[in-house]
Amino acid sequence: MPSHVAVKICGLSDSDHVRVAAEAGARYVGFVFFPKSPRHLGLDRAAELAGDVPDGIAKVALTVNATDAELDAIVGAVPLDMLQLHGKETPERVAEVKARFGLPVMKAIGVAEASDLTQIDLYSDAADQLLIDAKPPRGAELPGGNGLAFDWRLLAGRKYWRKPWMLAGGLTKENVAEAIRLTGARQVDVSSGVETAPGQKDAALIRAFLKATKG
Ligand SMILES: O=C(O)c1ccccc1NCC(=O)[C@H](O)[C@H](O)COP(=O)(O)O
Repeated sequence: MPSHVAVKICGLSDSDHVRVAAEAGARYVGFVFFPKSPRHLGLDRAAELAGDVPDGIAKVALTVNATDAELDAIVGAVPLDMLQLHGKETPERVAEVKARFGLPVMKAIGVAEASDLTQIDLYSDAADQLLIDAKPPRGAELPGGNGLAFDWRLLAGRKYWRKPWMLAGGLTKENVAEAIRLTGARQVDVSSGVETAPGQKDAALIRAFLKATKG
């Protein structure tokens, strides 16, 4: 396994966990702005946490079908390096957000079967990065962060897309090495897999996950 897999720890809400993620080698930290989520942050809290992130680690804001006004508020209050769009944003909306806010945009693509991969090409012009995640179950409250994996074999031999991509969905310290091996991912994203309960990150799990990606 390559030693340079970049890791994003998503859904952080505690300064100690930001510090642990940074010390253990995370390259991205994610802050969730979605009120239905147990990981949702208010703007003031997110700004405080962003201030704890060392230079060189990208601060990513995760939003779901956010309006311009909502994004204005987030970008105005929180120093950020990237926007992650995790809803039903079209390629046109991705391009619009990128142009309006001047930040790189990562678009989440939900995958359950091979035909879902066609979305990757549709978004490859507009987005700077793609997050290839498990499609949420029908009726799920959250469009991501459900701790569910998809069949990684769908990505085997398909690691070269036109934009950098990140593997997500149900990754844990136990399975991430195998996921990287099967998919060839150079970047991975985790939330539930470093929690003891929804929204409750755990320092030991964060460290163990990062260690597991290093082989
Ligand atoms: O985490 C949330 O609560 C959330 C809410 C709404 C949209 C997306 C959300 N999370 C996405 C992620 O944390 C990750 O980008 C990814 O889906 C991995 O999640 P997990 O399967 O929990 O590791």
